[in-house]
Amino acid sequence: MEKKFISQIDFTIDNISDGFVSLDNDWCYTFINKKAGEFLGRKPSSLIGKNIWTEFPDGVGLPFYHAYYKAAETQETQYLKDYYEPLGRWFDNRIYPSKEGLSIYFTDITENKIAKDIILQKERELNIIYETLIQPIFILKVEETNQFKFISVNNSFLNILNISEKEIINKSINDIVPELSLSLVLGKYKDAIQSKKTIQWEETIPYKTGVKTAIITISPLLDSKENCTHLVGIIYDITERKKAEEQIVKSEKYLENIINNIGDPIFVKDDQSHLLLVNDAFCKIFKLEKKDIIGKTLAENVTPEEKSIFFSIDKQVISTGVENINEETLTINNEETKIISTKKTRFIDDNNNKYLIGIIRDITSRKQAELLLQENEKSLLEAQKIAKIGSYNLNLKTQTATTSITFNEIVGLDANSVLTFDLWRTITHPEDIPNNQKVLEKCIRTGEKFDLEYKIFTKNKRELKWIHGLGEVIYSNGEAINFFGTIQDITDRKKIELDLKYAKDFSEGLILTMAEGLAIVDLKGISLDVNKALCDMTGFTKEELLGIKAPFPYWPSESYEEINLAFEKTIKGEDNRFHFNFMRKNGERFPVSLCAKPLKDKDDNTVAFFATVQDLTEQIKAEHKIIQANLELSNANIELSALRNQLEQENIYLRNELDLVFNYEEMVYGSAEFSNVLSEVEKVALTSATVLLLGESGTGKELLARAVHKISLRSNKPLIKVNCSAIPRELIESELFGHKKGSFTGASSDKIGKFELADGGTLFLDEIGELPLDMQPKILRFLQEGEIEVVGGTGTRKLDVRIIAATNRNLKEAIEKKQFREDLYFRLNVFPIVIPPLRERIDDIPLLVEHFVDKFNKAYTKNIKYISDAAMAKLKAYNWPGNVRELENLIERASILSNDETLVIPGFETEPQKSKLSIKKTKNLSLDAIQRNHIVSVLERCDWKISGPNGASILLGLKPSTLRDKMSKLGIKKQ
Ligand SMILES: Nc1ncnc2c1ncn2[C@@H]1O[C@H](COP(=O)(O)OP(=O)(O)OP(=O)(O)O)[C@@H](O)[C@H]1O
Repeated sequence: MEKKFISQIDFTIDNISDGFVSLDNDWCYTFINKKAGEFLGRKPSSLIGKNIWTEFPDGVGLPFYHAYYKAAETQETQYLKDYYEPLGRWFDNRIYPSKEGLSIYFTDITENKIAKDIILQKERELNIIYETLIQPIFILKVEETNQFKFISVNNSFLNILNISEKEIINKSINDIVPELSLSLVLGKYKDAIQSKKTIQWEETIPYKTGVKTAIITISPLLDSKENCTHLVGIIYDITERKKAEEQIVKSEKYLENIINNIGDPIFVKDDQSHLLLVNDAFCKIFKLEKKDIIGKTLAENVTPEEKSIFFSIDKQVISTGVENINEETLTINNEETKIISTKKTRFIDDNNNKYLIGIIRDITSRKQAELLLQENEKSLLEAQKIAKIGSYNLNLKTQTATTSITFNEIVGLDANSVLTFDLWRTITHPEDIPNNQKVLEKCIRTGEKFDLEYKIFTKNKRELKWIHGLGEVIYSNGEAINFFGTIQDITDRKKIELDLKYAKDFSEGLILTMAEGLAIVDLKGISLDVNKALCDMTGFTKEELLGIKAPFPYWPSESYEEINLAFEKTIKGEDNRFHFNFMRKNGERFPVSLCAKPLKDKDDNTVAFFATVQDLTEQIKAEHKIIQANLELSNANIELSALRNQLEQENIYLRNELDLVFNYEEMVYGSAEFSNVLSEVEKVALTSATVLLLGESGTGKELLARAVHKISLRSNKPLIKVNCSAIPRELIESELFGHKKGSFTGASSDKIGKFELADGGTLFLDEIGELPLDMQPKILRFLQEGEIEVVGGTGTRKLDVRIIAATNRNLKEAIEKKQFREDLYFRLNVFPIVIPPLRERIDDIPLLVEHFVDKFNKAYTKNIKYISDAAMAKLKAYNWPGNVRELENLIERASILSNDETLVIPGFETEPQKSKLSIKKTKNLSLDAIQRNHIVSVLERCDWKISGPNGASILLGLKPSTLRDKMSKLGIKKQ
């Protein structure tokens, strides 16, 4: 062999995992590989050439020695598996002899050995189990030919199947298993082999004692390549268990059958409320499947409250054993809520296990019906209460009735009193008893229902109520037994009906008699109503104006915009009083004042407009006239004052006469003082301010009060005069403010006071200084608040009255003497007018004399024309404590006494009359006449020359054209 190969072999041997040594015939080492060195615990080089027995005298045990020698002697290969003490390990030795010596291989088999020993031990143990097991066990060898051969069975197998080992060991399954079962058995074996899993099946097996049902379990045994080499089979006899099971199934079925046939839902729970059993009825009412709830508590399916209720009851019954019947609700899976009555009882079995047995009754519909009934009853009662409908059921035999609460309330019965026929009669209004009786009898006779309205006096308060009664008779076997009826309190409705009628009549009357025009227009602009006044005003008939749509025929087209704007403002509540022109049927435009108001329904929605229309034609005409007259008068005044200046010397009365331009009826004056008074009067008259007239008695305060009223805007309303000093103290309040009937002894009827009479107009409180102190606050109150309190009345009344007060007393002194309230004085003293005494305005005297002479000439059919200068001078010089009244009285007396044309004034005629003053001369007091006379006299003086240097127009201070106008107006022609 080539050296190269030798070294390669050496290397290989050196590195193999087995130990290798070679010995020569002298038992000396010739080669030791690495592994052998490791096993022996020596360096290989240290052993080469050394004798094995000297080197390891103790280590090599007897079996080695024998084996080595045997190999050397016999030259045959020796095998030895032995334990090598020094290393504590097992070695498998293979000893090959040759001529040169021995080659020894040794493999460490310690691990294998241990494993094998364990297996052996296990096998022994298994064998014991195998043999001692009651269950028959068999082991089959799986042959390649798909044959299964019994290679081992245990004693039990032999015993039970009554077979000897000989009869079965090494026999094929085909020979043992009966034909019938063979294919099944083979199929199962194959399954086990393929799936490498244990397979079980049930089979009948002919035991020694007879045929038995058994479960056969087959487990595959796999080799290292996972191939199934053996099958281990165990046979379990389950005959008895089967029987027992069948018995249980049978009895359970029986029980189940019974339970399921019970209509009421039944359940059995364990002590933790888990459902163990439920019947079909249970599943049905809760719409549940048995399989979904068995073993569960139902807690997941119901509401938390319901859960806590049934849990606590379950617990209580389980622990106490006291039966429980409870009504509860169950809402399964959020579906319909069931109301159930559940009876729960406890059952304890032989093993002391506690169970809960429940029987349920579904009372949902009953409960619902009950609730419905309750609801109905409640709502019926409620409805009765709201509609004020009471009901009664009268037993015709006993003549007593059961009545509802509302009935008792309406009739005023207390809860304990029983309604009887007699009682009903005492309650019913006597007027209505006969008719009610008649209707009731007819109702009983004919079976007809009745429906009538009548009045009652309530039992408790004898309060009058209107009743609407409905009723019918209930018969049993043709006999009227009960009378059932309802009553409704319709008093409010009746009252409203009556009130409505009254209100309707009233408003119709009002509309008809209203002087102002009236139109009602809905939101669409349709005319809903007009009154006669509007028709008269516009000249259209009611038929022409009703139901038509705006613009209405009395709206002139030029006013459309303004009228629409007015309605808009009314809707917005910005304004409600407007002025524009309307048009009459004949096309004539006329000014109107329109006051519009929205008409609202009960919810405050505007549904229509209500407009009152006032024709201002006459008023405006009058205003124009006044303006015109004022204008003319002021022109005349200017002219006349010029004349007056010039002619002062000629006629001392002229100025006085000229002042008459401010004359008021029956009032004459000639003095500048009185003229001033009148201009004050004019200033204040048009306002509503309180006026206080101060002046001595007889100075003309009342006349002036009348003048104020007359030229005020209230002139078409009354002026009421109260003389405060003339009314007895105790009557003054009722005189002023009115009183209610019975408010004091003697007040036999209502009396309207002066204030109320003067509403809208003026109240003249003459002699206010004499007003009793206790009355003064009441007047003050009116002046402050504009309201009065009627004696014996309730509440106050607002009035629109202008006050003019007059007094001849010095009020300031009265205040100091505490006879007059200062606060009232301040309120009255808003616009004081002081009327000077006659002695301080002597310029009035001649005119007053003339005025009174004229008055009494008429009254006493006299023709007095003159008064002597001396008498006049005396009259002027007199101090006139009684003022104008005294003068008037004096002239009256004088007129009566005077028998010729000259006025003889007693006491004033001391000297014979030298010159006579012509009363007539100045008698014509008309402005035109005075102007006429004056202009004529100037014209005469100028020789009827109107214009130019010496013309009358210059003397008169007038333009020639104005003079001409005046002359033609006054009818002045050259004489
Ligand atoms: N300027 C006048 N022109 C015509 N008559 C007059 C004038 N002033 C007063 N009289 C007359 O004098 C009388 C007294 O006037 P009146 O009653 O108005 O005075 P008085 O101040 O109210 O008196 P008393 O304070 O006494 O009530 C009346 O008849 C009235 O007509």
